[in-house]
Amino acid sequence: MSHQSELISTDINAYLEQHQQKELLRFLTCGSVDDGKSTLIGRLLHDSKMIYEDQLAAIEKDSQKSGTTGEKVDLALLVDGLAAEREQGITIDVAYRYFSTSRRKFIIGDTPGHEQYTRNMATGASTCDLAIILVDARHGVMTQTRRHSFIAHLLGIKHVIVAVNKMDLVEFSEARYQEIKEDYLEFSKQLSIPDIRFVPISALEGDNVVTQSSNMPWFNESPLMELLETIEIATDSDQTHFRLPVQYVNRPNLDFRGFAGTIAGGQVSVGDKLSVLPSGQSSSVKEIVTFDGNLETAHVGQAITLTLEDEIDVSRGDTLVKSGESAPVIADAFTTKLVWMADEDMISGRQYYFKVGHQLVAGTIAQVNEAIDVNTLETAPANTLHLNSIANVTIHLSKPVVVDPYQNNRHTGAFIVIDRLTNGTVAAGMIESATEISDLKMITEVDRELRYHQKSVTVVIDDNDAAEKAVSLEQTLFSLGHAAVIVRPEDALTVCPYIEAAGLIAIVAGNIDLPFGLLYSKAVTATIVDDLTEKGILLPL
Ligand SMILES: Nc1nc2c(ncn2[C@@H]2O[C@H](COP(=O)(O)OP(=O)(O)OP(=O)(O)O)[C@@H](O)[C@H]2O)c(=O)[nH]1
Repeated sequence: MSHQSELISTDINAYLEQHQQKELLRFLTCGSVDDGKSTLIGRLLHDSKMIYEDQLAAIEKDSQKSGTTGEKVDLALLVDGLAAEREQGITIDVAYRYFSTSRRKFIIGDTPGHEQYTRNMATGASTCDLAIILVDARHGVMTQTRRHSFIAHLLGIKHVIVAVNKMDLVEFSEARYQEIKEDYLEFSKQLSIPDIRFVPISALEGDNVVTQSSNMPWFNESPLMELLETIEIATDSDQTHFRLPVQYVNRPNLDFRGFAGTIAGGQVSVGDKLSVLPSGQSSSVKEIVTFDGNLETAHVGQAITLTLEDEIDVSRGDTLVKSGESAPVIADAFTTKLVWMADEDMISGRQYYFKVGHQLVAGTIAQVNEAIDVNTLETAPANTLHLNSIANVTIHLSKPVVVDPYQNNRHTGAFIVIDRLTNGTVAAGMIESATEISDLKMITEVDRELRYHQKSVTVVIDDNDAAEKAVSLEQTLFSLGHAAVIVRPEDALTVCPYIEAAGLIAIVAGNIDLPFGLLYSKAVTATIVDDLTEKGILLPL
């Protein structure tokens, strides 16, 4: 290899130790066909010196034969490695590449730009921290740019770098770059991606990829590689709520019984009191065993085996959480976002398997609430889902599972749908909110009334656990785009007319210990809140 570090030849152990400690960034490159993803990845590998010398010699030779770059070495040939693909001249699956610099290690997912490959992008994006969205400077923001940004956002990617490529073909024009930047910012307002950066590049020539470009002196922000090396990702995963989905129970002999898995959230220390879900039994941590020896504390992302002080029942698919911390949801019905990935259409009511972490249960997609047009982000009613459709759906499972909303935890809030006959993955889903099947009928009715008859609705809940149900109902309605206010029965007569007049749903919950007219809904707009508070109807939470 054209060595990337002096240490490799002088002290290999020191190099490996240093390499081990580096933070890992997983990122995805996406864009329309021919935007230059493969060339960019080739450039990153080349400039970070992750190419074998003989490989380089081979692509120099190939560039003359099948390259698309004339005299220059076609770096895309490094990435478009498959022979069939080379003949066709397109990338046909998600390809993963590895490289590192002195500051970080990287895994790149290269997803194809073709429309029908949305599912591949969804597969690639689910484990990524960051997405590079390539835009051809000549064409600007395209349908694919919007689609990929939406999917990246849907899958919980918090960092997006918009790389405006082929700047050499627009004479390195600052005005063109600014125009694309403004277009993108205008479109992305609807997505609320927390961190968006822009960089004008030429992947082919290397401008602003690793080093600052002298062709674009007007751009004095960080080049692409510097962004990749420095964007802060350590706090992206759930650091606070401990989750260990148990992958298997390790019992090599009678004296050892450990629960193995990868920590999906928070951290755990020896002595911590844990609960096993869904059973609710508890014990405390005796040892944290890893491949490299025992630990006092382990963090999110680490693969560990825990032993407990007490002999309690734990099996594959259970989740260990810290007692007293905010617990995940245990439920058998959910509203979720779903990306349909199969060639065959989805059939409502048909039995599929749902795999949530290590939990596998049968269930159905009971209803499509609305389909989302990824190009315009508009929603519309739908009865089925086709390849690459994205929708908000309601699922019913045959038994309760332990989950978190995807927004809180990308590991414990995601699931896949499996065809029972072919065993193929047909969809990937992100959980929005959970409930019980018995409550869903009522939610469906409320949703229908509001959506199709545009009527205000008052829902009355009069169970023993009315408070919990009211909150869960409010959250489910919120995920369907409705705003609700929870009300005590004694306030209902005075308060409900105002709530209905404001176009909100009143949830009257019996047996509920709430202050007068407690406001619960995240979807209630500020003006309505002010208005109702002024009238003394709401106490904002
Ligand atoms: N002039 C110029 N050409 C570029 C640049 N980046 C890529 N290209 C060319 O654009 C064409 C497409 O580049 P690729 O890297 O294969 O594009 P891709 O996005 O990976 O395409 P698919 O694999 O089909 O999805 C090739 O001919 C590249 O040489 C650039 O910055 N400037």
